[in-house]
Amino acid sequence: MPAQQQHDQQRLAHEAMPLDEGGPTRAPLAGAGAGSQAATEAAVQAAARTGGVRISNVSKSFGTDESRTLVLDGIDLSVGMGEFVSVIGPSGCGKSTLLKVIAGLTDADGGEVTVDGNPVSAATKNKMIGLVPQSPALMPWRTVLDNVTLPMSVNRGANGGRSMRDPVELLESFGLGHAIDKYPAQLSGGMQQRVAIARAFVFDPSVLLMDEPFSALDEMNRDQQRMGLLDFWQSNRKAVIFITHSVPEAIMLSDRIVVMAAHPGRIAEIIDVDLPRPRSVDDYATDEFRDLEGIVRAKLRAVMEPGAADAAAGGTGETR
Ligand SMILES: Nc1ncnc2c1ncn2[C@@H]1O[C@H](COP(=O)(O)OP(=O)(O)OP(=O)(O)O)[C@@H](O)[C@H]1O
Repeated sequence: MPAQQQHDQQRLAHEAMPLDEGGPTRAPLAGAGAGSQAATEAAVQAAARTGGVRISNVSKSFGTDESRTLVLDGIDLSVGMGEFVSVIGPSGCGKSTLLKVIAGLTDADGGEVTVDGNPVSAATKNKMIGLVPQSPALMPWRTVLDNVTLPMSVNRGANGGRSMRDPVELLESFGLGHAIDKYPAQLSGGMQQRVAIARAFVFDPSVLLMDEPFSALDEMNRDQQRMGLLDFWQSNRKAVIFITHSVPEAIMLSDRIVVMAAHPGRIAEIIDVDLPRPRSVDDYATDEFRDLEGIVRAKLRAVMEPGAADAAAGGTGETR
């Protein structure tokens, strides 16, 4: 195999490498074969219950037998189909580790993760999970189009029969139609990150995992990218789990915000973002947005400085 192709395959190994070669393990539909209306209805309801991402009692520790550190402790979270959930919390609370467990890049010590009812091993094998890392990780010697089509060539025939997106159309949707023949070094940081997001959509995944994708960008660029993502997601609703350190970003994008506490990492609060959609940059200035900012910041202060909760949240320590 030519060296470049080998390198590409290694870089994308996580996309290609199922943890379990056991084949698709989609739960059988209730009543399949019975042919009755009731059985069909039961199947539809069962599918609805298992859709999206389900994280049940997940724990993870690092270290040796002599000295282990518990990093995730009993994480329970469901993210429905088409729901946008952000995860925010102090540095080191385990946000990236949680994303890696969901993506099948690291094994949990205990608990279970399913994607549309499938265990992670089957979900990764069938390309049901799209991952956008913190840095775009583009191949500098490949054009924008070749970077986006790379998962297709590396994983040819390994998508469990899922439909694939037209890469040129995808790039056009992200405002990159003019850049398909350019190389990553010829693009701004924001454009590079958009290429990485477009690449994650190639297999039309059920769930999109995003680990601080805009953190390296300046504030203006960052705002532009997050509104672009929001526009695209509005018409391509996926279950999204989005890690961020920015409270306004979490509010602008999300249906719910998960606030994590550290040592060990656990879910401290889940806050509903009941702002209407579609959203725009004008929303930053509304009273509702600012109220939510206050609530999320108070909860963050509470998990970072236990004891400050009551003062920060007006005496109750409550969020909503
Ligand atoms: N492979 C590993 N081996 C040992 N410890 C690890 C490993 N990966 C993560 N950790 C530890 O697990 C803890 C959680 O790390 P993680 O990167 O998930 O946190 P985070 O919340 O994403 O942090 P940040 O916000 O700074 O990115 C940290 O203490 C980290 O040092």
